[in-house]
Amino acid sequence: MNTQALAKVSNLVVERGGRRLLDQAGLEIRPGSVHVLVGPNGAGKSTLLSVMAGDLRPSSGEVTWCGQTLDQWCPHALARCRAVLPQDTVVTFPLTAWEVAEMGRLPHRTPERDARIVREALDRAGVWHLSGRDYRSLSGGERQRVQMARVLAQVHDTGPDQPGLLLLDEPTSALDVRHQLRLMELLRVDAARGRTILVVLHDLNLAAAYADHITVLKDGKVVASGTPAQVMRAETITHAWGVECLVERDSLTGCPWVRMRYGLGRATAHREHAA
Ligand SMILES: Nc1ncnc2c1ncn2[C@@H]1O[C@H](COP(=O)(O)OP(=O)(O)OP(=O)(O)O)[C@@H](O)[C@H]1O
Repeated sequence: MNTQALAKVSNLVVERGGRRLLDQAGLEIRPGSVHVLVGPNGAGKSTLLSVMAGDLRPSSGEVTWCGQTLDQWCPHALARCRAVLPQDTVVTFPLTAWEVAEMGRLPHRTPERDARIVREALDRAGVWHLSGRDYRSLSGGERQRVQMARVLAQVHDTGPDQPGLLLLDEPTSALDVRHQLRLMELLRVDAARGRTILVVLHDLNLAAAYADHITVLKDGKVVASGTPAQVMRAETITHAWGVECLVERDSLTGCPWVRMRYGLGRATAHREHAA
């Protein structure tokens, strides 16, 4: 595997409304790897993704992709190799699922290939059967998978020889457990095809099972970064999230397995008494 970072974030500071949202944050993502960003609500994960996407200018620090800062990239060239899945995407026009996924091909304009690529992307995201449906009529999970199809269509032409970057902000938040697993498997396949993937997750066990590398953000700062075994430690989790947990090893996969210490709260204690 190529060990040289293709996406690099150095000393990022973002200040808004007198608050420091990112404080000297940095990370490096190797090509062909799934890098998971975790952290409590408000830690700055989406802010970091927005800066990496080129949608938000940092107060200081820089983001490089393939050795060039985002400012040095031609926006059109960047759009052909970097796709972003935001947390929320509002579509107010009466577009079909197909038309939403097809938007991923806008930077390419290769009409002779686009239909095949959009179809493949919808199929991989498990929403081909919804192609003709009005996007606004879809369920939350179905919409999220159509957005994923848009991202896949956008980076379709990337691979080992043509670097591609996926920036995904909580792509599993609306998915049922089967579709969460399908999506994470899909990301592993894309990583094996040479794509560079940064994905924000809240599910620590999903992160531990599928990540090559995990970065923990808290109050805008990176507080831990490394392999799942290095990062998924009880003291790190307690420090970052303020919850008690045990970290075991999954006997099937060998991955860290985080068990939350449920039942320590007052309401649960009360329920046990009542029983
Ligand atoms: N324009 C802004 N002005 C002031 N504060 C902001 C602005 N945008 C975001 N924030 C704050 O910055 C912090 C980081 O927000 P961000 O959306 O990056 O967090 P997050 O880690 O993605 O959280 P979540 O897990 O809830 O999605 C939050 O406290 C948020 O309220």
